[in-house]
Amino acid sequence: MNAAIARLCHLAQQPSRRIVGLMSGTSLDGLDVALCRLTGHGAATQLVLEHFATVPYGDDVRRRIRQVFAREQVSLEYLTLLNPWLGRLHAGMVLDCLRTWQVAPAAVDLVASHGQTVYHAPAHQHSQADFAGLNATLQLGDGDHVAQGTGIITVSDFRQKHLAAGGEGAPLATYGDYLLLSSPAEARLLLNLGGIANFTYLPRAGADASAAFSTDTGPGNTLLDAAVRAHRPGLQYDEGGRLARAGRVHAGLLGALLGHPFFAAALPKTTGPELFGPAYLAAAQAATGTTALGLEDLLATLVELSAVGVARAVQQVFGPGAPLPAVYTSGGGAHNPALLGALRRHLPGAAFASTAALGVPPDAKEAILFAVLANEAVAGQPVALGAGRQRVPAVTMGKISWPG
Ligand SMILES: Nc1ncnc2c1ncn2[C@@H]1O[C@H](COP(=O)(O)OP(=O)(O)OP(=O)(O)O)[C@@H](O)[C@H]1O
Ligand SMILES: CC(=O)N[C@H]1[C@@H]2OC[C@@H](O2)[C@@H](O)[C@@H]1O[C@H](C)C(=O)O
Repeated sequence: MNAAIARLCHLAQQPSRRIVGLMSGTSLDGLDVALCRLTGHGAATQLVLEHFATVPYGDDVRRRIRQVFAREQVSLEYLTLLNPWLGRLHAGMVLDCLRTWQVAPAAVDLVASHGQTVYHAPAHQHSQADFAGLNATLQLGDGDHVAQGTGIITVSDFRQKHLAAGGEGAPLATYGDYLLLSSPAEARLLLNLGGIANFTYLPRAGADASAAFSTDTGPGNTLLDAAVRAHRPGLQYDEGGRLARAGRVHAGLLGALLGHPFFAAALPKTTGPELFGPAYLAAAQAATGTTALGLEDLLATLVELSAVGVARAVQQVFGPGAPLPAVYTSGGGAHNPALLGALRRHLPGAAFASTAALGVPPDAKEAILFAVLANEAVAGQPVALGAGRQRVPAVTMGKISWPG
């Protein structure tokens, strides 16, 4: 037997595993690295976050990813080269983190590597007639390169199984949130404010917990960040939402942006910067004569758009004006008071807290998710979620690469 397969069988039978979860999201701010100790699997999963860091991407890394990121037309040669390059980059970043934390690679059982999403193409969003009805998504940073570079067995490319089983390849948060954060005491909304905003609805753990599901709601920070970069070269985002808080919402532009059919589409749904990018904003600005709108007013309007996107999706679940479950926020947008303020206005009556209140640091949540998914891939069973909803397949996810 291949020694790596024997090691994998051994790992799967252990009471606990030490897993490094990796996520680099749509904001391209860096690689999130979460060293986790996972005990058990399935509903019995327990997680201790031993270490966490975001290894920032430098300008050169961002520049390379942006050569292909969310672009319909790219150099195929460039894309091909970026795939192993990112795998090696991520492997090096993992080794750097382990060195800093004084953890030997041999003391880690698995790396769980999401890779870098470069294109997300759910059927409702792409316009390729040859592939009408087909959902697809592409993550780069090949797992073999991560395994070879770290010397650690690597689980990667989680989204393809979800697609193969009828999903849109996202959001995968459903599975990890359900296993880690369901509570018999309360229903919960776990709201992640990344480049794209999404939430997981967790009914009170018990008879109906299988109704848990996740959905994207629209832009989170992606349009805000793009506007800041366009108007203030050198700045990556609106620190503390200061610029947005100095602006006023332009109702006409907001209305035009909200006119996109994505906001009324049935849940669950997914999206990305392929849709919510510069062309979408430019078209709405041209249609409303707001091309010259100042940065502060533009950001105030885009903050409102993100918040209304979340509120509309929440209303689709509970109905307008219905009592809402507790909302727990995570992702970089949870650090933006302008966005949080708008969310509180649009979800009146909801109690807001950070996922830190549940023991999950808000910046680490997505990297932790992939550690949980890798744990399930080697030791777990598919869990049936999303009862009565399409596109929430019961599967375990991830492909396994071993070094040597
Ligand atoms: N202090 C802050 N003030 C305002 N905004 C902030 C702050 N910190 C982070 N952000 C926002 O959060 C973004 C990064 O969020 P995050 O890392 O959650 O995104 P991501 O994981 O890349 O996205 P996704 O979840 O869509 O893949 C930044 O680009 C910025 O817009
Ligand atoms: C295709 C893709 O990478 N989607 C990401 C993105 O970032 C946020 C949102 O859009 C979410 O759908 C997803 O990531 C999280 C981790 C998820 O799958 O749950």
